[in-house]
Formats: sequence, structure tokens, C-alpha cells
Amino acid sequence: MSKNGFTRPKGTGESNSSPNLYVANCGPAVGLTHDAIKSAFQIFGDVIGVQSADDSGVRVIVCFAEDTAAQAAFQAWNEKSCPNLAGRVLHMRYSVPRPQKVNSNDSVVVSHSERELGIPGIHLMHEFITLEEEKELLKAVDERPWKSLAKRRVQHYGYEFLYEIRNVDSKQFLGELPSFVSHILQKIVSFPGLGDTSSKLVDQLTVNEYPCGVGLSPHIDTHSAFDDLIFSLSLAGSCIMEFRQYTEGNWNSPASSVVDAEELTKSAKPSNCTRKAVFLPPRSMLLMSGEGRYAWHHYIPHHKVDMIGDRSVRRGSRRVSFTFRKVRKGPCQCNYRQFCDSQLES
Ligand SMILES: O=C(O)CCC(=O)C(=O)O
Ligand SMILES: [Fe+2]
Repeated sequence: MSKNGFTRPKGTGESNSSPNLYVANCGPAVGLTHDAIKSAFQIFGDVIGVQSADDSGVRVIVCFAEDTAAQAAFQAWNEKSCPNLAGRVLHMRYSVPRPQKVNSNDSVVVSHSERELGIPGIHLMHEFITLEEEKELLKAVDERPWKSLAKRRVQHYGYEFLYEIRNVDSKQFLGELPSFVSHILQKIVSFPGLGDTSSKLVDQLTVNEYPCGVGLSPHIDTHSAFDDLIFSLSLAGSCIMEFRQYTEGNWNSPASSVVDAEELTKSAKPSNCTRKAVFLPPRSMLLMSGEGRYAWHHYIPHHKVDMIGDRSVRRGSRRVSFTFRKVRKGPCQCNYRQFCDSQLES
């Protein structure tokens, strides 16, 4: 495989024109140094440089300053015996710089803490559980049946989440949350900044398993479905979570609720929004509440690699998240009406 940073141009004919030529049957392995190649091609115009096309020693990239010089060289020497280069028959094609893989989170700044992130109501606690507890939780869910969606697998406890209506069936109680999360529920109560914790904080759990490279479309968890507090525990692999505040939003624009991941991400090119992101390492607990829960879309990009500053962090083979929420019993009365299905539809 070529590692030279160049590739064939897309398209044919004129559109192939480029100042760079890939030249085969020519190079140090057949006694032609890069300097010798450069001076031979200089007769067509300014040569910026010559580099190896691969490890073979017989294929090079010749970079001219101008397309016209490359065209002249191509016409004169392609598939011909070349007197200036030991009579070798050169095989040429145009070459263009290989496009960089776009895994760059579209250059959103990624924070490591809630303070850096600075979205009211979004809190992050690292190492919320131990490695041992993480292992136990993963073992517990892996022993239970998964439901396969198009790109990820889910389990629901307490109440089922219905993706078609972006809501829960609140009349169908599936039972108390399973005992393997009891210690998480106890810890959740002591999450810093929570006020009155006398009543049950959560009664619904969605477990999501994302294979490497799978994310979740931008959405706001439906206001009428769940109360204020949404806790999300990350296990196994890391990811970044992006938050978007749309300036002209309404409750279902661009996607207010959890839809199956791949549907909307392609349309998720943000233009009219403020974007912030946070890195979610395994065992961290994220709390979305208040403005961050009601008025910001959250989104997990479909990337195999997350760019954090200039560091790339490869996603693990899977990330499993436990999202704890409380099913809402009456209409939502938040102060973010434009994102609130309870207040816009009533
Ligand atoms: O995987 C996560 O951390 C978030 C899941 C989520 O946003 C949801 O289920 O609504
Ligand atoms: Fe969500």
C-alpha cells in the first residue's frame, strides 16, 4: 500500500491534470537517484521535489510547480524510452495529495472536565466506579438478552424506550431496576450538586452497546418522556460527546430524541449552532440536567478515532453505556419551551 500521501486523481481526462506525476520504472533501485530524476524532468519546468512512491525503489512521485509542466512531461515521456534516464520506458500517471481522513471531530474543542466544558447542568465525574465494578456490570449485561438495532444493541429496564415514538410506554412497567445496578443507584444519590434526594431519582435504564465507530445522532431526550436528571455511565470504551445549542431550534429540530443512530448523523452538519464537547472515559458518570439536558442536543460522532487537541484517541472495540432516567408522570414545565414537546404541543 502506498504511504507517500499521494493517490490517483478522481475522474478522467482533463480533470486528471495535476502538477504531480507518479512515475514507475524509475528510481534508486535501477541506478537513478532522486537528484538525477529531478534534473532530467527540469527540462519541462520547475520541479519542486522528487520522492519515493513506495518502498520498491522503482517508483517515484515527481512534483512540478505547474500543471502544464507535468502535462508536457507526460506527453513527451509516458510509455516511451527516455534518453535522459538511461533509456528506461517510464509508466506515468497523474497524482494528487491523498485526502486526509476526516476523523477530526470537525475541530470542536474537547474538554476533560465539566468546568472546562462550561454548560450549565452538565456534570462529569471520573472514576465513578472501580475497575472491578465495571467488569461486574459488563458481565451482568452480557448474560442478558440484547435487542439489536441497526448499528448498536440495547437493553431496557424499568420501562421500555420506544424508538418509533421517541418515548416510553409509561403504562408498561417492566419491574424494578435489576439488582446488579443497586450500588450505582446508591452512589447516584450522593452525586455532588443534587438537591432533595428523598424520592427515587431514576426508574428507567437503557443500556447501549456501541461497536467501534458507531455513535448516536444529535438529540435531546424527549422532555415529556423523562424528568430533569439524566445520568450516563460509560463502560469499556471511551468516546467524545458533543453538545450543540441551536440558535433556531424547536423541540424536534434537528432531532430531538433518540432515534436509531445512523438516520440523522449524515445530516448533522452543524451550521447554526454552538458546539462544545467532552471526553467520556470508561467508568465516568455524566449528569445532564437543567439547561444542558433541556436545551442542548447531545451527540456521539460516528468516529473510530476521536481527536482531542492534536492527540488521536482510538475508540475501543465497544463502548457500553448505562443511561439512568426517571419517567415523567405529568407534562414537562421547563423554561425551554422551544425544545419542549409538552409545551409546544399542548
Ligand atoms: O451513550 C450515552 O452515553 C448516551 C445515550 C443517550 O444519549 C440516550 O440513550 O439518550
Ligand atoms: Fe440521550
